[in-house]
Amino acid sequence: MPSPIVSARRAVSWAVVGMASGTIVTSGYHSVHGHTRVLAEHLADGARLVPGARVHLVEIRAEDVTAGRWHDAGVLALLGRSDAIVLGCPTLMGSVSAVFKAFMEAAFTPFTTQAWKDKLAGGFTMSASQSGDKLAVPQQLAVFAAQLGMQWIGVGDMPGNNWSGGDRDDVNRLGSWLGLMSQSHADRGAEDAGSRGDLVTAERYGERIAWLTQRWVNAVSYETPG
Ligand SMILES: Cc1cc2nc3c(=O)[nH]c(=O)nc-3n(C[C@H](O)[C@H](O)[C@H](O)COP(=O)(O)O)c2cc1C
Repeated sequence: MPSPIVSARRAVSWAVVGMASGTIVTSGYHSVHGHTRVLAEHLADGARLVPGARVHLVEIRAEDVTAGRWHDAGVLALLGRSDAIVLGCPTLMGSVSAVFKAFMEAAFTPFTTQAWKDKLAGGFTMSASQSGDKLAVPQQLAVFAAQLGMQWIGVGDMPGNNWSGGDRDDVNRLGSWLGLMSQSHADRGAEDAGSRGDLVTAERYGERIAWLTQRWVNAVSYETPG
């Protein structure tokens, strides 16, 4: 439950957003076995809490990669119309997944034209190990966003599960700020993706990105709740 202070702040912001035009927040994600998809869905749910935000979730699909090249004109057009782009994929061999890398390389055209310049950006990843070298993924995504001229948004939550009373269900239990990190047990299906805390962190990150997009595009007053 949000604190009364947060609720009050939201009520004020809602009034302002009512006068502002909408924003488009799109998350493009790749998932092999569905765990990353669950994270993406919770992130989108959080973004949808923000009035005026039209939220799209698009899957970057292996079927759209031919001879190492990804192409989906519809997805690229949607990203071109978006105010914020949130990028996500599983950590595979300590890196972004191959399919997602093919998608990133397909952004060479908006790179050359800088058509995505000053959109907002964020990123997330899922892996099996607690670390699993997954920091490499938000680093790769943030560099990608920088090359495209986008402005990167990190996670705004303090770390959880870093003290004797900590718990797997804590918010930001993996203590990641560059991007959202989650972990799923390797022997469990997508129905057990992440932890409760990871999914809440995804919702909070999605909401933060959508609010900051309102602030960026419509000059709506917003501060991330503490
Ligand atoms: C080829 C391969 C490489 C992987 N590499 C890593 C890794 O480097 N670090 C890690 O923690 N997990 C690794 N994993 C585990 C996946 O990140 C994990 O299963 C994740 O939940 C998959 O997400 P998805 O269901 O969205 O595809 C790897 C899995 C596969 C199949």
